[in-house]
Amino acid sequence: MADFPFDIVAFDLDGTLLETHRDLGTAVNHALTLGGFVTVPIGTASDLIGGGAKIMLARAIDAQGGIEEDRFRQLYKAMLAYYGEHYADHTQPYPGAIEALDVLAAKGVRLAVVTNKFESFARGILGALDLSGRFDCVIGGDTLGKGKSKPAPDPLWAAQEQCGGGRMAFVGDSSYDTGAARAADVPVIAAAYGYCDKPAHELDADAVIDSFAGLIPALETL
Ligand SMILES: O=C(O)COP(=O)(O)O
Ligand SMILES: [Mg+2]
Repeated sequence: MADFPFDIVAFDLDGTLLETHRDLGTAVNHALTLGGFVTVPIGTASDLIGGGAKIMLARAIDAQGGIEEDRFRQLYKAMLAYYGEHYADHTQPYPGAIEALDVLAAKGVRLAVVTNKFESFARGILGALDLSGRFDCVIGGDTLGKGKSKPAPDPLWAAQEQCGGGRMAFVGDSSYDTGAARAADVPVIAAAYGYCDKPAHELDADAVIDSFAGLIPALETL
């Protein structure tokens, strides 16, 4: 792979590889309705995504005054159960994602997913979309235990190790991703088309892409 600067490329899932906000937003709204809260417009659900499912629901409920912990736990469980049944209803890869994965695979680059979703959901969605075989490893928000999800560096290091080591780059859409990459000392590309919690150029990434068409050139110039 003398002509390509990376042995491994790791991808965030929600807002980077996959457009997931419709299914996530519907699951949040399912829980909000059960709890007697007002639902969020699906188009704005992307503002809640990044820190994992629990933070996503907590943000939606806190915006409406909050709730006591026991009731939150019930609604959170209901949301997860609903999402587990509907996580691939509308979820799809971003335009150009598959083509970019094909190009990387043809170069012999190993591919990883590093997400704050539960690993079981991530694997289920990748399976439903027929993408599982493309990735050498999948690290979820719960894979390594408490305090070891993004923005901690551990999931990126775990992916690097599980992919057999070598030079790795990460592609993500939020400050959880760039924070993890900085902490892990891994070069990072920000996906401006995703669910960015800040404007992409403020995410402290080494490069910003507007679509998957920009990915390979960005990796080549990192
Ligand atoms: O589900 C979330 O909130 C975050 O998931 P991601 O790490 O794949 O963006
Ligand atoms: Mg994301």
